[in-house]
Amino acid sequence: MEVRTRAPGKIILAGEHSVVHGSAAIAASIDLYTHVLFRLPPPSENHGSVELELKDMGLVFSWPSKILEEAFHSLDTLSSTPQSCSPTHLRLITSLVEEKNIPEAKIWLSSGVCAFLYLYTSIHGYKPATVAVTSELPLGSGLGSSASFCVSLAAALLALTSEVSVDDGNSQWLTLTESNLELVNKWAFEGEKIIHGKPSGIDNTVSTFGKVIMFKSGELTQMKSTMPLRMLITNTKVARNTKALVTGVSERAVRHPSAMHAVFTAVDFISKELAKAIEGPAADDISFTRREEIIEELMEMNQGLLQCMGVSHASIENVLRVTAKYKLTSKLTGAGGGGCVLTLLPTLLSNNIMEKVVADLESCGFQCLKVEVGGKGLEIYFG
Ligand SMILES: Nc1ncnc2c1ncn2[C@@H]1O[C@H](COP(=O)(O)OP(=O)(O)O)[C@@H](O)[C@H]1O
Ligand SMILES: C[C@@](O)(CCOP(=O)(O)O)CC(=O)O
Ligand SMILES: [Mg+2]
Repeated sequence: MEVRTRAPGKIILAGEHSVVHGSAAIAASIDLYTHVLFRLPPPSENHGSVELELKDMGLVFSWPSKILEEAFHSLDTLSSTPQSCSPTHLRLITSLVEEKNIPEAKIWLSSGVCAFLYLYTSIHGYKPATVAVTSELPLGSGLGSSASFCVSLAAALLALTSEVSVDDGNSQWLTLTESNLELVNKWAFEGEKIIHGKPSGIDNTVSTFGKVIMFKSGELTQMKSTMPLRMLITNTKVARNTKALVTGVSERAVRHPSAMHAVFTAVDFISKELAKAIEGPAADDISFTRREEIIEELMEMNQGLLQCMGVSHASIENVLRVTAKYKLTSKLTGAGGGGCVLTLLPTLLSNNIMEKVVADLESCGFQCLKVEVGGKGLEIYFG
């Protein structure tokens, strides 16, 4: 028996970091996915272990079911409702992951492997199975790979453990019903907590539900974009870690509470104004152009405030300088500190200019990604 799931990555148009402190933020799914294949072995092939294959990394981890059962025997790990990982559970998981001696160059994967063991033992218990993961997203670059990993994993585990219902559809890839999506989203948030420490929940929510969303204090509002949102994503390829960056901003907020409160409040207004520009009445090219100018100004203001939070980086500033030569506006997306930068591509931008910008950015060693914005969320396929 097997099931496949895929969950998209995301871009944050405005409000990263501030959203952790209660401000509004705007995010959209992108058409780059994490894929999970969850397979229960037939009795003849039962290897008696829980296996995690990280295909892109060339890594396989395996824990005999008996070892997991012994390690967790004092805890009631299985739970039908999403709950936070207790410190004892996390300690046990961490030592099971440490025993695997992940190579130093890939040690940043440990938090993802811990999140896997948490979701697995909480949703599916210790029964043997194989979980294979592949991702089209650059990992640790601000495009929400951690959230799409947790969403696709939670959905696959729930699909073969309990009954999930799907919306009718003609394609092989199906959408879960609203209540099942909510359940997956809550479990994915618990996985994100293990990877990020203190996530706002925006990444797992947009990965689960897709489209363009506004997110504030845990509440999702689906947005109706009435204009094309064309974005170029530039990956600076500078590695960074969301958990460390989120902690850094929180520490700055403790040192300068009033100043940082004002910064977070300003971002809240920026996100709300951006929402108005995106949802404004559909009209002709002239008014698209005007709305794009508003979005560009808001992106510029948001980037300035992200710099103020201490999460920009020389490589990000470099992308900003290159795109400014072509009168294009950019801002970092996700946690910053390197990672990815967004550039708005106005509707009237010629292909010729667009090709020049991409060539210029790539000559600096950056990688450009062209993506569709605001598409599907989590989907499932019963093979
Ligand atoms: N496909 C994957 N396989 C294993 N771990 C993953 C995968 N995708 C994400 N992760 C985990 O998420 C971490 C990256 O998350 P994060 O720092 O939040 O950056 P982002 O979410 O922007 O990609 C990785 O270090 C890893 O622990
Ligand atoms: C910085 C933050 O706003 C977004 C982090 O996104 P990413 O993990 O860098 O893709 C944190 C959060 O909202 O949980
Ligand atoms: Mg993340």
